[in-house]
Parts: sequence; C-alpha cells; structure tokens
Amino acid sequence: MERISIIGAGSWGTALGILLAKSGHQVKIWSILKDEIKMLNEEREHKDKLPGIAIPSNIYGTTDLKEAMEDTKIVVMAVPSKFVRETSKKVKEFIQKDQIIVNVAKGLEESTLLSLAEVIEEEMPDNEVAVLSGPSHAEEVAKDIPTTCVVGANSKSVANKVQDVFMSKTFRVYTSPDIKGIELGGALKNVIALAAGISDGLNFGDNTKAALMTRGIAELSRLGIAMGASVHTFAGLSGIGDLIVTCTSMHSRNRRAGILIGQGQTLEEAIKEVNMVVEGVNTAKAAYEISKKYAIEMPIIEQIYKVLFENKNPKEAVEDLMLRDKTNEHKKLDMDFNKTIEWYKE
Ligand SMILES: NC(=O)C1=CN([C@@H]2O[C@H](COP(=O)(O)OP(=O)(O)OC[C@H]3O[C@@H](n4cnc5c(N)ncnc54)[C@H](O)[C@@H]3O)[C@@H](O)[C@H]2O)C=CC1
Ligand SMILES: O=C(CO)COP(=O)(O)O
Repeated sequence: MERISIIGAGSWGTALGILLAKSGHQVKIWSILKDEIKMLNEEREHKDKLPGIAIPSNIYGTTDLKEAMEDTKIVVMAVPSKFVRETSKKVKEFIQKDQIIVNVAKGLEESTLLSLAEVIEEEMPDNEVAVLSGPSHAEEVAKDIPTTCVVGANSKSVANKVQDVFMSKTFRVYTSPDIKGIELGGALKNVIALAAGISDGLNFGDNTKAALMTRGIAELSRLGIAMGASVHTFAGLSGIGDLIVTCTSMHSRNRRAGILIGQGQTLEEAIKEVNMVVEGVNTAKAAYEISKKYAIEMPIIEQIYKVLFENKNPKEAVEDLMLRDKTNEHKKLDMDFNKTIEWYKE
C-alpha cells in the first residue's frame, strides 16, 4: 500500500484515483474547485465527469494543497496543460525531495513550447519527474476495462516504482526511458484526433480516417526524431496506441470537438459543447510553431492550425492535403533502409 496525492480532480485525476484506491492505495485528491471536492467527498461520485461511478471510501478529497501533499510518496499531476505551470508553482511550496511527481496531462506549454514534464522539472528541479501515458480514456479506466499504459522516467528505479504502484489486473504498465517521445506522442495525437473528428463530421469514411492516422503518426515520428525521441516510441502505446484510441473513440474529447467542427460549429461552440478540456486546440498552435522551429514538414498539423485559427474551410484543408506535391511514403523515418535503395537518393 502506498500513499498517493492526485493534483486535479477532472475526469482523468478522478479515474486514476479510483484505479489506485481499488488497488488498496490511500489516495488524496486535490482540486482548486470547492464544489468538485464537496461532490467527491459527500456524494462519492463525480457527477459531471464520471457519472454513475462510485468513489471508493479510501479516497479523500481536499482543496487544501498543504494537506494534499503531506505524507505521500507519489504526486500525480492531473490538471489540464494550461494549468500545469501555475499548479506546479503552488505544489512547489509543499513538495519534499523524496516525492516522485508523475505527470499524466497531455499537452505542450504554448508560450515556451516545453513539454509538461519539462515545465514541472523547471519548477521543481530537485524532484524526479515521470510521465504516464497511453491509450486510456478515463471513462473506461474507471470501469475496470483492461487498459495498457507506459511510464517514462530518467531513472529505471523510478519507472519501476511508478509501474508497481499503478499496475493492477485491469491496468498494465510498461516502462521506457523515452520521456520526450512519450510526451510528444501523447500531446500531438490530440491534434490528429481533431482532424479525425473533422473527417467524421464531414461524413468522410474509414479510408480517410486511416489515412489521417497513418500519415499523422508519420508526422509525429518525424518531429520526435528531430527532437531526440526514439522512433520506436511512436510505434508504441503512447504513439500509435493513443492515436488509435483517440481517433476512434466517442469518449475522446478531441475527436468529439472535431466532429462538431466538421459539422459546421465554430471552435468556441465545439469546446463549449464538449465541456471538458480539448487539449488538441492549444497543442495545435504549439505543434505548428515547433514544426517551423525544427523545419519539419507536418502537413496535417498545418492544415488543422489553419482550420482552427485562420477560419479555413475544413473541406478545402482536405483538398489541399490530397493535392500536396507527390512524395515517397517514407522519408526521414527509415534512414538505413533509404540508404540501400537507389530511388530514395535523389
Ligand atoms: N480524460 C481522459 O480520459 C484523459 C485525460 N488525460 C489528460 O489529463 C489532463 C486532464 O484532463 P481531464 O481530467 O480530462 O480534464 P477535465 O476537463 O475533466 O478536468 C479539468 C479539471 O482541472 C481542474 N482545474 C480547473 N481549473 C483549474 C485551475 N485553475 N487550476 C488547476 N486545476 C484546475 C479541475 O479539477 C477540473 O475538474 C489533460 O491534459 C488530458 O489530456 C490523459 C489521459 C486520459
Ligand atoms: O488521452 C486520452 C486517451 O488516451 C484522452 O483523449 P481525449 O482528451 O481526446 O479524450
């Protein structure tokens, strides 16, 4: 049994709290929102975000961060990306050196283009920061539906520790040293999921979605390699795995927002209707900037950026993607293979 603090009581923080509590851990969950904590403690249910799912008795909710941080070994950061910096600054006041921080949010910091673990590390440089990511919708994890994730950390012992804490008969956790790749996969797939949703909203078919997913992971991998991540990570749970679940599931907030945009709603209307964080929107901006910074071609990201922020008609965006210059399927992805084949050399 471990003592664990969860910072953020949205759908993901609450679902992970339920998972950990059912494994017998003692869980404290913190939210900045008084009503949310009152609901968790008194009604023993997150009625807005995980309706119908009981909160086990070994979860205690608090709005007092000092109390939340006391006497725990693992601190799970589960606030949306736009709150990660300010929440980290608050957490920093109470953090102990031996507490492991596990980031589970998926996004990038828009102003700095940093990953979220990098933001947390900047604020709390003396602590070990791990990341947990993969195809894992809160709605299913909270219902004990078998799920797999990967934990990334700089130190193997930290990764193993987090793996041990989260593993259960319904939640299988792998380890990896590639924090950068895991975070990029988790953040950028949300932008591709918006695209997949838009495609569904436009009533395009399975062919179109398969194209977006496959060419999407090619874009993510190209950027990841340029930023020092491992190509293998993008073929794993936090890459293609999370891309599959987010582009195909009706639980996905990003896909649902995309569907509404494809059906003609404005971005603001779609975000309002989804009523939970749609991380792909801010990530689209950051990803577009990063692709320019690293001079990596990311045509789907570019078109989504234009649809979201330059009012480009989604149908036109699809046409522009289809009519791009002709090209090979693999470019920088497979350098060793490319070298051996004459036609890639020109
Ligand atoms: N929902 C899911 O299935 C999954 C979500 N994630 C990631 O987890 C992160 C959180 O997502 P959700 O829980 O779905 O979001 P959500 O929209 O359900 O919850 C947002 C929560 O953020 C907290 N919050 C609101 N204002 C705040 C503030 N000013 N400062 C600090 N905290 C504040 C509140 O607890 C609120 O309920 C996102 O980055 C998301 O991509 C990752 C995997 C699965
Ligand atoms: O990351 C997720 C599932 O792995 C959640 O995706 P959405 O935010 O699109 O629901």
